[in-house]
Amino acid sequence: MPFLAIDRVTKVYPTANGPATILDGIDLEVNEGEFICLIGHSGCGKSTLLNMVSGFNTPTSGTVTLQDRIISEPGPDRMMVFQNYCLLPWLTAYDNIYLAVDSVYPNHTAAQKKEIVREHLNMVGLTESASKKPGQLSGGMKQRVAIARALAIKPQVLILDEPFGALDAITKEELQDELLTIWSEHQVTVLMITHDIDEALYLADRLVMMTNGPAAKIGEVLDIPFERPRNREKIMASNTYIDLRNYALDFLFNRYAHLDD
Ligand SMILES: Nc1ncnc2c1ncn2[C@@H]1O[C@H](COP(=O)(O)OP(=O)(O)OP(=O)(O)O)[C@@H](O)[C@H]1O
Repeated sequence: MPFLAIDRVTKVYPTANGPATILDGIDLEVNEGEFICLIGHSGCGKSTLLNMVSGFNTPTSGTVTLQDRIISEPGPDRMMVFQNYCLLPWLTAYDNIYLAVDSVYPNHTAAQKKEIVREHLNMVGLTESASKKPGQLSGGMKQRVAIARALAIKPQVLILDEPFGALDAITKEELQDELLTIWSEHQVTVLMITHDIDEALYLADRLVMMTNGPAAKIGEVLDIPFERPRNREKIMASNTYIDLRNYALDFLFNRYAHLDD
């Protein structure tokens, strides 16, 4: 059995003009510990698909199964991180993480919960900023808190919806490297939406490329063969990288060009 299976998933939303099919027959099997990136034009249904893995949304038909259990609601085994951080602005970095740990592990002792929070703040290099509130943190630091908060719950699947989309290029590269380190140490399965082909090629084991909506499907899945740990300069200088990049660009901007682009 696959670790995570998206099986013939279709999503139809009711609209003023009648039912709108957003996703049409999505099949994907993900192995435990895999790093999957999802790419596709705006509005094709990437968030809708990952929201069905998180359980915030449900398929109109088909199933999403995690280790034999059909997903029908959110749970701490699947944590999401969003582009806009979603931190509580009146709480410190420490308390944002503590609140999440406390709600998922109410029976842990206070000492255990504090230790989990400290460990995860340390993991993202924010021990010194534990007492700062989101308004006192940079975008990169806020996203580090959001990632630490998600991982402090010890999820099996980490779902990232364009997590680095709002960050500058240098911070983005730093966080990509941190994410790869965290991913390999935590051995968590990652599903990540991105609009950045270079980011996807650097991070992913496989790149899932979606066709345009309405009724979007998975067009192709690219295997990314670069050895790990990954070396950005070496990868970007390789012919394989150039070929994969061109292939993905051709998919997005020729074969499935968006009318608005
Ligand atoms: N609750 C809803 N009711 C009706 N239509 C919806 C609803 N939620 C999303 N949609 C539509 O479904 C389509 C897919 O939306 P979704 O947010 O999944 O796309 P996306 O690929 O993640 O887009 P982006 O890259 O811009 O974030 C869009 O046309 C959107 O308008």
